[in-house]
Amino acid sequence: MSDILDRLGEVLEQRRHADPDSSYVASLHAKGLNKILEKVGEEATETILAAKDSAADLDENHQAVVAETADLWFHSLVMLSHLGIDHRPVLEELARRFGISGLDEKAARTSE
Ligand SMILES: N=c1c2ncn([C@@H]3O[C@H](COP(=O)(O)OP(=O)(O)OP(=O)(O)O)[C@@H](O)[C@H]3O)c2ncn1[C@@H]1O[C@H](COP(=O)(O)O)[C@@H](O)[C@H]1O
Repeated sequence: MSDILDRLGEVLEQRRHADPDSSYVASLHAKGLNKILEKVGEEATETILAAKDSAADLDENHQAVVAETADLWFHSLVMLSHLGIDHRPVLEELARRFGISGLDEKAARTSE
């Protein structure tokens, strides 16, 4: 499953110069960065609302929050692609942080 990001990354790269009439991703690129950022914001809001429903047991199977998080991640990948940024540095950044306590990292930052 983890290679889906790499496979999706390849498709997104191809879509940067594809026909907007035949590709949703290409249509986002054609509309520009502001439209892509609007979608990221919209999907973030929808994720928050779905998470609230899940927490209130209104969505027992968490289907909506899973689907909305996928929409948010997908549109974030389109944003990176539009800026010419590969998704792999993001994965590398998460790998670099792996095992470093957020509390320790914050304490090191504030003592600088
Ligand atoms: N993973 C996704 C994916 N997730 C969500 N979406 C689309 O994202 C859109 C967002 O949903 P909304 O309800 O907000 O959309 P909407 O109301 O139609 O959009 P707006 O009019 O508000 O812009 C929907 O059209 C979804 O189909 C995706 N579209 C594409 N992909 C992947 O990207 C690949 C390339 O897609 P195309 O560029 O369309 O070929 C696909 O093969 C998939 O792997």
